[in-house]
Amino acid sequence: MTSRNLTIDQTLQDYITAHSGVDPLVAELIAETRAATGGAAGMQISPEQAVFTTTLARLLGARSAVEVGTFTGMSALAIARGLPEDGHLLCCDVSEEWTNIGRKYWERAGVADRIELRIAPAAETLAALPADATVDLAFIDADKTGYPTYWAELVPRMRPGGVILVDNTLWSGRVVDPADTSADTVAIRAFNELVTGDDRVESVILPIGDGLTLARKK
Ligand SMILES: C[S@@+](CC[C@H](N)C(=O)[O-])C[C@H]1O[C@@H](n2cnc3c(N)ncnc32)[C@H](O)[C@@H]1O
Repeated sequence: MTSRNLTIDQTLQDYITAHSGVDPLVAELIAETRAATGGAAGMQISPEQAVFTTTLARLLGARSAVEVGTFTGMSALAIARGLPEDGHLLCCDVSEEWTNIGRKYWERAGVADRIELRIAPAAETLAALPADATVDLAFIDADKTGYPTYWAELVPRMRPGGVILVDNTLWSGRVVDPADTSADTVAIRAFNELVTGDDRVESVILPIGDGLTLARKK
């Protein structure tokens, strides 16, 4: 198949970010994350992924959301901003230190009361959720080898028409490098096959950020 996607160099990337409605609070969170976490800051979703996620939450009319992998709170901020005042976002992470950075920004954005953070392995938190299919929007962005478990817990809990977003599904392009057999790359490849073969959803990999899978529950 002929490619109809652009190769995004840094200049074009900067242009995209500059034209994607990224606000100063997000820019501040990015700067604080870089200062406080160093190289780990690369784990943050991209600013335009954040804007996309907020918009998607609004388009879905989402009231109930679940996030797996919160880090310093950027994707949680994006989801919560797309929820109504009485909406609820359950965030799963294992780091108090990193998520404490995010809490300040959730407060400043006026969305902290929509966010419930559970510090525990996400597999445990998800398994303990009610089994009913009521989640409107989910976001998976934690340890890559855990993705199949998070998927298995979340798909049955999504309402029909609900959407699961999954970050890093292109893994800097390493998914198509046969020489890369690292555990994370192998896990992402297997996860992408799992999603493609799952008849409960319709899905697409969007080449935004590090690759963002959008899967809609049928
Ligand atoms: C890629 S970062 C998430 C980035 C975040 N979505 C953002 O927008 O900044 C991955 C996060 O997953 C968390 N994590 C790793 N293993 C986990 C597990 N088993 N359960 C819950 N969280 C986990 C890490 O502590 C880290 O904060």
